[in-house]
Amino acid sequence: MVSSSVLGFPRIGANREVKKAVEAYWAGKLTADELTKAALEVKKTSWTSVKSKGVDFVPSGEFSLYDHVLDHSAAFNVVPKRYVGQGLSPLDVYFAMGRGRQADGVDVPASEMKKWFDSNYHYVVPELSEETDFKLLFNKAVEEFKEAKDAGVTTRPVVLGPVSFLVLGKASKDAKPGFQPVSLLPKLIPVYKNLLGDLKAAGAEWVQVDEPILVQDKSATLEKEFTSAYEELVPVAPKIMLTTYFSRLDSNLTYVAKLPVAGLHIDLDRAPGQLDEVIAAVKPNNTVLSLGLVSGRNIWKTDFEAALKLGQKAVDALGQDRVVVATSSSLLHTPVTLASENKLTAEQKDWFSFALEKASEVAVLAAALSGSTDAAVTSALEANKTSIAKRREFESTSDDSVRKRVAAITPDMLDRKSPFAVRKEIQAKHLNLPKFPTTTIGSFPQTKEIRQARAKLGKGEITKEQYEEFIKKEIEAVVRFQEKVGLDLLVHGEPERNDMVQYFGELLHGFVFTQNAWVQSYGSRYVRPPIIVSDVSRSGPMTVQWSSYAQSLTKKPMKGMLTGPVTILNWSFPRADISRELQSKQLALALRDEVVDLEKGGIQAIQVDEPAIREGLPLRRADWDAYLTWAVDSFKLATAGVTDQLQTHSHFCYSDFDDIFPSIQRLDADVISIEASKSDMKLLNTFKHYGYSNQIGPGVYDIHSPRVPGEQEIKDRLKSMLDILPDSLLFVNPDCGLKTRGWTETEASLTNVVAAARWARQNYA
Ligand code: MET
Ligand SMILES: [Zn+2]
Repeated sequence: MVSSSVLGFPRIGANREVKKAVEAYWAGKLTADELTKAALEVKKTSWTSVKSKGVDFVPSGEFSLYDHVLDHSAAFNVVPKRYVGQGLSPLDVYFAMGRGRQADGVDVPASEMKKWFDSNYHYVVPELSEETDFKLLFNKAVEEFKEAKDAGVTTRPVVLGPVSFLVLGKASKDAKPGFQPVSLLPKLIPVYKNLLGDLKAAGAEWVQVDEPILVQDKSATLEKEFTSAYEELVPVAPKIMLTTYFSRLDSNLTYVAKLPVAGLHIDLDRAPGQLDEVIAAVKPNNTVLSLGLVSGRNIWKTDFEAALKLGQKAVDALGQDRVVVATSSSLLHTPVTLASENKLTAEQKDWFSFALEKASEVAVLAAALSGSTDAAVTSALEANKTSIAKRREFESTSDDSVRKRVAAITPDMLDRKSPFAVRKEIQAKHLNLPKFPTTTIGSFPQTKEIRQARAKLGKGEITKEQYEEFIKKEIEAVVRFQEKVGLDLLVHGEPERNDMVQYFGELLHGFVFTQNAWVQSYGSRYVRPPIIVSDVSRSGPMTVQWSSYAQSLTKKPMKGMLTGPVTILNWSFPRADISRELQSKQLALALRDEVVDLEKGGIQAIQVDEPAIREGLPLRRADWDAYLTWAVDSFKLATAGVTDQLQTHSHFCYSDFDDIFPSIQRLDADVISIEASKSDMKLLNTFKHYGYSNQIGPGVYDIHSPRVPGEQEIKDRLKSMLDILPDSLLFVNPDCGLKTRGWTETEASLTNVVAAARWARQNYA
């Protein structure tokens, strides 16, 4: 029989119970025991509901109160010194590592967070050094295996593999130069032996060991590490399902197929092309092959016919007992259930499949591949056929005008009329900005009042006119504030935006919004990505009224503010029937019209934010060029429709941009602003290495904390920038938008920014 499995379930609860409980605990409104109980309820619901769908391998142990990588660090005693000896309980140390802690005389910053592969999920980076003293402080995998058993569900526990754990980590500050975290593998293996041995003793038959770094180029050199690790672990562990996801094994397959593990999982959603090779490689070893046929990264119903074709191939080659149908990755990246959506139309609901529905899908596919003639299975297959046919029909009724417009894009549409050097002169005359112009990244504090007004509008408690009046007052206050502080290039403050992607999605054709489709981004922060369902177009100006109004209030130049095509795409659930490139170009054309309209509306500088351009980068370097080409082209398409005198800006934050910096140069924005103060020297080295010829504003202070940067500190940052960048190119601005900040600290901080810029004008004349 072919069996079915889910690699991981969302840990947030269908009604965001975990967020609520965790935040209540932080606020002192819930005890640790109560938090544990609330978490257990969510876990039990997940186990029993996944099982009730007929799934054979139900995951456990992947639940987390904050982050699963942090769970491993805490369990392995990978706790940086700054969190130790502060009198905190283990649970509070755990949360302090995740989010920092500033209370009762304890003041420790959070650990670094990084994006989990190419997803929008962030993990807490383990800090490692020669001194790291691995110990198994507790065994969460065993505890949750037992909890699930008590709840009547026998699970397949999930553990992050030792090699990925180390490679995802970083050298701590006290590590010796050149220290490589993966060198700690021999010290870490005994801990994994304990962990996995205990699981076996507790009665686990299988364990899922995730080694996602096997889909990245850097693992090509890790054959020795993988081989020695798994040769040691296999004899003491339950049967190991070695799990890879998000891309393909490529050349690693040669050594992975030789590891003595009992099963191998591959992602056939992202990398269906690897199936034949993998089948051939595992065939002689008796390895069970787990096929990731149901996407863990998207929300579309699985096309059963296509999935069964792939599945049948594996069954024909290996036999039913050696095949598992699985989700491609953990379902952590999908919302919990469609059952919570009351506002989608019946037609729309029929297109989608969230985590719980995906659990059913793997069960049905496995049954079908086992040759089941069960009436429930047959009717599920029939129903899927109908749904997919309807969806295809909807897709084929595409918006021809949009498709034609994309097909008619010509290379000249991507370029500004004149090169930067010419534009710079024209813009200087036109905008008349001083040297070291000061500006901000767009948003100003999103106060309670703003959120309340938006909520009231949503509930119909105020009219659209009343809401717009309110927003206008906010804009006016933001303009007056900037004039008072003395900034040079102003913004309207974005008070009308609930979110930088959702706002545009709601105004564009082609998007659908959910009520409850939350997905964890990090810790207790969840996002609700819009879903792109059809061709994207603009029905009319989206931001012009606000920007023009703001400009009408002041003599200083006003910067228009848009979210870029690649960021809108990367922070939405994209369509699966057409390429991301095509969707990005459709978005770009819609934004191009907006940019042109803004210029017509009297705006002289426009910023198109692309903070998410880095995270869409494919995991395999061989795929980078293709992505970067269309991503850069999309930005250029969106911004190049204006005259030379319009100054285009773009903004980047949240990631390391080092390795894609040449592409950022190719965007040919007149000015870029980039988060820099958190990693000062690193970014400056990048400029040194690649050079940069357009104008640039490396952030002069971190906006993620309420701390006010001193004037001297900002001057120091400017000085180190000026060591590397020509003074004629430098803009002065914060790291990112100020929406999460309060007014008091914003005023103090920006006052210091303006003072530092004035100082620079005097000293670098
Ligand atoms: C995550 S980047 C945010 C840019 C946006 N313009 C803002 O200021 O909030
Ligand atoms: Zn930003």
